[in-house]
Amino acid sequence: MVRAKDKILEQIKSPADLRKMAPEKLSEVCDELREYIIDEVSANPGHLGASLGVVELTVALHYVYNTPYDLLVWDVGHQAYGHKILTGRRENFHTNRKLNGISGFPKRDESEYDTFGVGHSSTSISAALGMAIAAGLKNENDRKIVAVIGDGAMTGGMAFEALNNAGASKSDLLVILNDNNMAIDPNTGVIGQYLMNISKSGTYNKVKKDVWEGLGKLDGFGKKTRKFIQKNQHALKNMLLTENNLFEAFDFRYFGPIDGHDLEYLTEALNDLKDIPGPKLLHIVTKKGKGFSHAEMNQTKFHAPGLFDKNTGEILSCGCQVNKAPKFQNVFGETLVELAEKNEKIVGITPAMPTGCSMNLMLEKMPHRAFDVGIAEQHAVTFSAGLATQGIVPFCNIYSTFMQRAYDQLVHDVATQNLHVVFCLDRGGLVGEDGPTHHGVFDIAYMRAVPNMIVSAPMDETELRNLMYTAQLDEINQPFSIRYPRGCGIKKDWKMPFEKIEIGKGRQLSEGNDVAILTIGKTGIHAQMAIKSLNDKNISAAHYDLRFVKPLDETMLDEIFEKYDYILTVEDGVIKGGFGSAVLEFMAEKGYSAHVKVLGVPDRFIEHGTPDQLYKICGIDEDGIIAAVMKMMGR
Ligand SMILES: Cc1ncc(C[n+]2csc(CCOP(=O)(O)OP(=O)(O)O)c2C)c(N)n1
Ligand SMILES: CC(=O)[C@@H](O)[C@H](O)COP(=O)(O)O
Ligand SMILES: [Mg+2]
Repeated sequence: MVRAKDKILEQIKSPADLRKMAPEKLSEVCDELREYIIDEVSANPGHLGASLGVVELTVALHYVYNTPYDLLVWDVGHQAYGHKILTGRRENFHTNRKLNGISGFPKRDESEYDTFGVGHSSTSISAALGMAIAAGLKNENDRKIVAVIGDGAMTGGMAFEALNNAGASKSDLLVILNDNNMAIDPNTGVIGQYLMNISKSGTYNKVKKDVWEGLGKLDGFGKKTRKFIQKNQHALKNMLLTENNLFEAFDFRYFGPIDGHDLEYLTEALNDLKDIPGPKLLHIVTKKGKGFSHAEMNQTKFHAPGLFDKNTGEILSCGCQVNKAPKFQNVFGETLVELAEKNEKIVGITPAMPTGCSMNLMLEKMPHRAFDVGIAEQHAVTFSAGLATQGIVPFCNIYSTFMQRAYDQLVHDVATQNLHVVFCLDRGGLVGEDGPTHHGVFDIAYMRAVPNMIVSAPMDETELRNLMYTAQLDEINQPFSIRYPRGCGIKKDWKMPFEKIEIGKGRQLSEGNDVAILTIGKTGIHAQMAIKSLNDKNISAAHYDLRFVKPLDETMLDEIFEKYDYILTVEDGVIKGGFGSAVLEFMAEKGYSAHVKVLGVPDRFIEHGTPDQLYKICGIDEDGIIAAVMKMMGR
């Protein structure tokens, strides 16, 4: 899109153009960049607040560093819109997150400036350290490596594993800690408080001033003096500090905190830091949503607001809410509170997604029984395991894709000890515009591989509610997983009295003679639509919603294999090892023969697009089911 108001942005086809500009021009670049992001994201939804908060940092980094030779690694990548716009993707930015458009996250095959593919948090320091070590091995000693990580991502254990390794390695690496005191929701735990304390500490600020002023004067010194001061800077800091610095303890040189919106200071600091060897951390303080008052005031909502009116800040609700069907996450959130009111053993755990999964409802109502543990999926699972050993019933809600982080904890800490933890996997299936890093398509396969685990997926809101009710009953004494999709369901009247669901019991939703369609989860809705159309084509299809992938309803499957020659399975998860595989294994074990077709997510990564577009690509929408049945039956 060419816009008259992008006078300066127009001239920046790549960071090399930016670097030709006079320093005085940079604040204009920031203004235009900010406006561009707001304009575009208001019309084409995506992540907003994080990118607005790092506009100055983004400009300063590409100005000071020789990208793409120097390597910038963004953590999570939801803050990289400015980076994309400055690195040759401005004209394509209107395709952000759309099918065949650019990705909402840095992606290696999209641009040479995207050094590392991201989406999940807390990976940047590890990846950057790998790059720094590689640069050393390849004798590229002039290459600079910078990781940008948020205060939220810093709560992830992996970031600390990386600091530990990087400090010891003495590699030349700069970590920029972008501290806005927010994750999606307010950041939790002591790290946020610690960073706040440093920012306010008089001692630190004095040290900072002394060190920066010392460095500022270095230009005037000869090389020897410069080296001496740099070498002794660490000692100088230690001498002045009356308190320990966490990052210094990891053998990083700590600089900051500095105002991350002060462009001049930021560029100066980055330039200075280029000359300082070894692992170093620059702590910058920014405001999430900077420059758009609505986003500054309501940082959680404007993390990824959906469509909004850029003039009034009004967030326009999604279509399904207009139709009054609830989001699955809200069914979870409301039901959890209802159950917890009845069963005092229930607690809720979320790793930094209270608003995303609607556990904020329980956090508000029962703050002592709901825990936001930070971006710490592994900890969330083992913490739940610990609670379960003491007779507490934890509802541990983790997005399907982020649960991948905690697989060993699931196996080793929960399942081997057969602990009664209820896993609620939100965003199961194809999530849409966030793309391959976020699709929750592996959980059916990875959950069913784990002994002791009950694996279930509701087709609609009432089923979710009843599965949650069933999962917390005293008679359950093993781990229980319930996965459900992103977005809205179909039932306005979902809040029915609780009903227990028999474990491993499927349900037949429609009768038919020619073919049996077996579904799990939301794909049952697609099947119901397909069955109506198949009827019009004189194909009579029965529909079975299995509800459980493990244990499978073997009685129901016996009946199905005895009655039907044509059987179709449908799931919104990977076909390798998922629900269809379970049905095929059953068939082989029992010695049945039938034409079985497995529909699901094929064995490749599915890109971003709307969920409906992606269902079509995978052949698991209404049309895909119809086509598969017709083909199977030779019609
Ligand atoms: C492993 C993992 N868990 C959860 C998320 C969801 N998530 C995306 S951004 C975010 C908050 C990140 O906070 P921070 O790093 O401080 O960045 P900010 O948005 O404040 O710029 C969370 C929890 C994720 N991307 N990856
Ligand atoms: C970047 C990230 O991981 C989150 O912001 C994620 O995009 C949230 O997804 P939902 O919009 O489904 O909550
Ligand atoms: Mg933050």
